[in-house]
Amino acid sequence: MIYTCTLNPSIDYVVELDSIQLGDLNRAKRTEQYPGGKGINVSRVLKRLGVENTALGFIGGFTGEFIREELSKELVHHDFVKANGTTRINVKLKSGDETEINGQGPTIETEQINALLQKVEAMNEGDIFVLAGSLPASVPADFYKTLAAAARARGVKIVADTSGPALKEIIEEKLFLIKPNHHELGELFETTITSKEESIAYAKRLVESGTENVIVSMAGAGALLITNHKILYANAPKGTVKNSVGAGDSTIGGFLAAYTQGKALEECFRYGVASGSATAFSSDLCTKEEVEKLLPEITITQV
Ligand SMILES: Nc1ncnc2c1ncn2[C@@H]1O[C@H](COP(=O)(O)OP(=O)(O)OP(=O)(O)O)[C@@H](O)[C@H]1O
Ligand SMILES: O=P(O)(O)OC[C@@]1(O)O[C@H](CO)[C@@H](O)[C@@H]1O
Repeated sequence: MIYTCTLNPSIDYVVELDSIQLGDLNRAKRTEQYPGGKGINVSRVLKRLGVENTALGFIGGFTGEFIREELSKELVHHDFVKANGTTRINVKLKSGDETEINGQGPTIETEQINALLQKVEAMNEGDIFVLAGSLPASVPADFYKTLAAAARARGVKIVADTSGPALKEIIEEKLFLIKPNHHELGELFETTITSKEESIAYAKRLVESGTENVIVSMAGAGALLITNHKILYANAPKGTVKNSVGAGDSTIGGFLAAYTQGKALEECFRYGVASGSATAFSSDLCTKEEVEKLLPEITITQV
């Protein structure tokens, strides 16, 4: 079973406008709301690509109810721990540029933290556990590491997609996959990455310290996959970007979908990049049809 974990889910409230004037009344052309948070996006993409999985995390209030209902409608399994407060609403403004305002999220109590740990302790060898997104302020900074260590002790493969201090903590666990974008990879090593060569050099350091697969995504400039044996580059297909929210999560969803279907590493990478780009080119997350249409446009080259 694949489990995803979103410690701080969200409703993504997408507001499309021609332009925004700060300090003025602005009227939206279109608004949408989606269940959000990085792990939840991975779960939705996996399901769309035909892979059963369970979404875990903390959820509360009327916003949490909305997320549960939407996931149930899409037949995505979920087993959230109930938070006392209200799950956040993240505002995604689209006015030519994309501007995001992410909320803080509810306070998580010790018994809720323990309840989530118990779910991890019930995982089995061969399961995959995806830890994705930011940590609510009330959760200890090393909580991802605690969850990853508990899962790894049970023979579970760990996938991480986070940034800042949480990423620094979790890479100490031997991870199956991480997918930083090149900015996040730079931040991890307290530097600025400006080239493919630099991305490769820093990703290699992660592989040397025990991470099995590192995907460095570079938005429209493609992506790199670095392992102990291979360095691969994939171009990103060309298209009109409608929504980059969830593109990185879709890369992980696509990669894991292909991996669990027994595909070779190169194909998993191709599937990941196609899924990321298919999401970037649509208003919601990618569908299977959109992903498969892009596959022939992606060339994987050995670096
Ligand atoms: N402009 C683009 N054109 C084509 N594909 C894109 C574009 N932007 C993103 N993608 C696709 O999405 C993948 C992930 O994008 P990106 O590198 O921006 O990750 P990210 O920063 O984690 O994304 P996000 O945080 O927006 O979900 C890329 O590898 C690529 O496949
Ligand atoms: O605040 P975090 O947890 O870092 O990111 C949350 C978020 O921006 O990430 C997803 C896209 O990757 C969105 O669905 C969600 O709103």
